[in-house]
Amino acid sequence: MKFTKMQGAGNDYIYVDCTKKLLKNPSKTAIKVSERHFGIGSDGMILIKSSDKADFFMEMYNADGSQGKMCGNGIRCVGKYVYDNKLTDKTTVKVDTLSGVKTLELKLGDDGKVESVKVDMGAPILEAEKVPVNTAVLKPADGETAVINQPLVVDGKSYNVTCVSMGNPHAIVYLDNDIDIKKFELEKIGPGFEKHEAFPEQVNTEFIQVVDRKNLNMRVWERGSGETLACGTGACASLVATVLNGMCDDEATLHLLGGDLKINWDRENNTVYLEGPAVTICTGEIDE
Ligand SMILES: N[C@H](CCC[C@H](N)C(=O)O)C(=O)O
Repeated sequence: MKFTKMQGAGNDYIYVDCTKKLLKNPSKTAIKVSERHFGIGSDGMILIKSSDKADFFMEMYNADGSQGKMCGNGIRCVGKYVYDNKLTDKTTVKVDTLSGVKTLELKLGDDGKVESVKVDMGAPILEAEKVPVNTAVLKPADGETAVINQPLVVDGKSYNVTCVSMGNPHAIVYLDNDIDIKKFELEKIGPGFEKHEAFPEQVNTEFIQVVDRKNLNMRVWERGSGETLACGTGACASLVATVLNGMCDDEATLHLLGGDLKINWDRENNTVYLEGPAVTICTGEIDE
């Protein structure tokens, strides 16, 4: 199986062109290739497939073999892959996903290859039941339909969470500014959120520090992959959550361990834009 390893703000995936040939067992292959010591090493695997609804279809798997419905860093790299490998000559590319068709604007570097991509990520989903949240466990405030800054006990400690879907579920938690976010023991807290009974489909959890109204620091524990250096859908969900909590403007830069992502929530059209890098690391072959 030929593959290309790529990363978007340090969120790395193994990309496979499946426009001509499908994989036999993609979930099993995703686990194998994601292994950092016995495989290639990645946060998961992304298949690029043909589509009758858009230019391409993106099928995404986390490192544990579970299928994700949308991947913001991954879809930017899909845009780079299809252009740089001449599967398309368009610089506006539509990619279908399990969370609908997304439109990509490809931005070329001096070498004529894709350097960064702006993605129309669509509307945020706020209604608790659609995130989804188990409202018997974690309910919106009286009169609200969204979970905004509500208490949730995780491993015996209470956190205020805000829940947003960008086609996949996110819980956003705010850290005090006196905490060094880089030293925050995410590996001890993330799993408790990921598999919490409040989230029937599990959840991606973002920990946010508000620097000012245009800059947010973020770390993330992803459903199915653990800590990643960046999460595109998570950055979008975090911007939306922070606006809803009155703590940032509609456009801000999310600073992650793997790099920066620019997010804009166009309130008039109720659509979120994600802009960030897309980088090819290497190509190779591996037994499926
Ligand atoms: N772990 C996520 C999928 C990958 C999302 C993330 N890597 C991104 O860039 O959006 C999920 O299971 O919903």
